[in-house]
Amino acid sequence: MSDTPESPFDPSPPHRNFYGRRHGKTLRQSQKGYLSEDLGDLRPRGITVEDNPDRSTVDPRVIFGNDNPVWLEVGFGGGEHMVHMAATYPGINIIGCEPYINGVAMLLGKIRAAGVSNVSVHPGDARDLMDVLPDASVQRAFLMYPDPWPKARHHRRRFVTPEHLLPLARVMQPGGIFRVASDIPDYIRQTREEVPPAGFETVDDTPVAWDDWISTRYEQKALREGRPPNYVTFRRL
Ligand SMILES: C[S@@+](CC[C@H](N)C(=O)[O-])C[C@H]1O[C@@H](n2cnc3c(N)ncnc32)[C@H](O)[C@@H]1O
Repeated sequence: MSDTPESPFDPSPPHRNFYGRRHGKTLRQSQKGYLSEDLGDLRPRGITVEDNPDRSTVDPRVIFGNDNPVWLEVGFGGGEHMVHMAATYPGINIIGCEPYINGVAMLLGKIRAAGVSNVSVHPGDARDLMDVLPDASVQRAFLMYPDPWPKARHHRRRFVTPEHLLPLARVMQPGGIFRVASDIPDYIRQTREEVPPAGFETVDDTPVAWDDWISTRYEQKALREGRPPNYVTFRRL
């Protein structure tokens, strides 16, 4: 398969603004194989507008074939954290969203290596997934090193804005946990300001990582470059 935008595995064409990258450097042959052989089975149906123009609700029990708790990772990057969580907690289901197809290919390689089966992969925008998930269907959500959008005029593109947080609050169960990690102080500032009014209370806000944490590629880069992270935990009210 090709990794050009015409590829059948390309994330859905944007029907809303997405400012990040969808493609990076040419995929390795092995990664093309993961996309062509594995993504079809791991990709949930009915998430994209093309797949589900009426935007009917998609039941996670149908996606996973069981009613285990559902966790959501937004922007899984290379997939380290998502696969680590799936392997650490085999009794949960985790859906990851990532529009960057090179990251999706990396995740699929890790899924193969770890042999985890409690995963589902939406190769696109988390907003498209949240649109169709039922109310109160997600027990935990993870936002790890989100795109920082450092310029003030771009802060509204950040995930920690009502455009993203209100749909997230709708799909989260009362008492559900939302974790955010970032090395960007101004991103943490905006997180502290914007998440609680969307329907969450702060549980923890610390430079000490969670007990079950695995460092991601972006965290490794931040640490190498001398930017210590913050780990913020919220609970859905
Ligand atoms: C800075 S990277 C961090 C990746 C990974 N979480 C890590 O810690 O290594 C942020 C990722 O979020 C993804 N992203 C940005 N907006 C998104 C959205 N609306 N839905 C899903 N993923 C998104 C980007 O494509 C990018 O891969």
